[in-house]
Amino acid sequence: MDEDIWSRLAEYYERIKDTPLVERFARDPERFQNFSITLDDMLLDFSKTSLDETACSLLLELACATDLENKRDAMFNGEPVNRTENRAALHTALRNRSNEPVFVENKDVMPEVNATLASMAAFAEGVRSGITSAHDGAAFTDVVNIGIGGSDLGPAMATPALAPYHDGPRLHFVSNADGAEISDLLKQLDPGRTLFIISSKSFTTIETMTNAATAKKWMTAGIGEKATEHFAAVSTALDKTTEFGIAPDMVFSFGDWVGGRYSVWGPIGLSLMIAIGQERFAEFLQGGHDMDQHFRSAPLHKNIPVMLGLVGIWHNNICGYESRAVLPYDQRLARLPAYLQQLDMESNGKSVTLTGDVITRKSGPVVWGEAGTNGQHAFYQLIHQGSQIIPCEFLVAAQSHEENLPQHHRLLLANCLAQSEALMRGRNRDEATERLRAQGAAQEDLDLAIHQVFPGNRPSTTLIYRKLTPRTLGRIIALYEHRVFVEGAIWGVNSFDQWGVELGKELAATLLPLIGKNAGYEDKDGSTQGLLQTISQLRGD
Ligand SMILES: O=P(O)(O)OC[C@H]1O[C@](O)(CO)[C@@H](O)[C@@H]1O
Repeated sequence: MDEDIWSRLAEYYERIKDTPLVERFARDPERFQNFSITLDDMLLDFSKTSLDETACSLLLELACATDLENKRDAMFNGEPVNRTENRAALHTALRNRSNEPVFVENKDVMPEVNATLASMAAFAEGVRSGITSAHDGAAFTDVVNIGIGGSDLGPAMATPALAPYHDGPRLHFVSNADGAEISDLLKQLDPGRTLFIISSKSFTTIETMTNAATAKKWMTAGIGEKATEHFAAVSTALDKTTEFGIAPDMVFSFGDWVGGRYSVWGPIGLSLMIAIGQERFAEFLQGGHDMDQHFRSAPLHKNIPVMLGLVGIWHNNICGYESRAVLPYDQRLARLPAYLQQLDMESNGKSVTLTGDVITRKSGPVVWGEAGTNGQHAFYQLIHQGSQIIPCEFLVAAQSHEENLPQHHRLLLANCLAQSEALMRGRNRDEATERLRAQGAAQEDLDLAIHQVFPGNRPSTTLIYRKLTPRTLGRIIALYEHRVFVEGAIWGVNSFDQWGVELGKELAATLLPLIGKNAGYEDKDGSTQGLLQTISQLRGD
């Protein structure tokens, strides 16, 4: 049955694809109202895409045929939707502000969630007030989160996003195996005033463990035997945190039903909570919960994550656009594209369905982006005039936090709206020629007009929110989580595993002992052998 809907979508697209977006607006004065959805002070506008009523109906039919609503309910109800790892995916329980019971294998997880949140809050507020202090009783001035992927990107993205609320100690993030990152940071820090949070669900991730060992050595050199008093951990592997020397009351745990890239809502968000305080963190959770309730209860055609997911399916599978750009006109969301790359590409970058069948169509697209307006002066050339079409996803706040700089925010808003307008309407050759003439160009220079043509008819969505508060950020992140879920459910993939990261990790382990050696790698391919030899020569090993 789904195949039939996919075919009807493809056929329908062939019929409508040449209708310019501007013409759609001319035909339907209510197009903006008809193709936008509001949730309180947030609005998703998808009217600047080629979706029309028929396309939306077909996509909604597809969502129903692929059992989207039952899959959604199964996730919220704690069923083992992550079937390849036989686990639930219950990040929504971490932000379940209704406190209604959520069962995993017949056990309500909410008491555990609330207890963990309370112990995080006690610790975070202790660090903020100085009650939880350094070895000599002084307050910590700097907190370093060491983690990678989902144990880094959430708080590393959210902390600058919520900078106006940051009134706790300074926060730093170390993730890369490259010693340059930790080395450059440690030079700025005083071990006597620094707290490390080692964030690793598994507590085996090589990058994190290597950075943690370096931090411990540095701390021991700085303050001696009390070094481990300056370490906390966030992990599910309590035996390993103990082995590292971290006291059990400095360890914050969570269930294996929270996936790494969905974990900012719980203890992985501890560094964020230290930065903004427990009350603001609770508002952030409330924002996530707001979006959960909307996702669970709004009719599909008025459901922001559902419609954003269907826009994604339309662009990827029907229009054939292979990437999408996330363009926050919000400097504090500069790390959002990186965050969404993991969320989206680790979740839906799959080629096999949950039932083990090879997917016959494209799954997760390439996700990339940059904060506006910087992107305008870098890659927007290609977005406007390049030979491939890249759906753009703009995000912008109506109000800024910089009330003393209103001219900046007006400029930012004007630029954001100008880009989606330019992408849609473009400029034809006649218009370009007229423009040159109006600028006083000589007749022989009018040929330049061809370079100033913009094809237009390029799709974009815009997410507008009142202001980037903790609650709004929570809504934005949960929106994207559910969008990824919607797309994954339609493709039939497991959006909660990540087997694709394993092979590289395994091979790195086999290569590690070969670095700096001149032999012993005869079983490797020619390129890898050649590279190992060159490394040896260049290092002088
Ligand atoms: O928290 P851990 O176990 O250190 O894992 C970190 C990251 O590594 C991955 O497993 C693979 O990149 C991610 O899914 C995860 O967020």
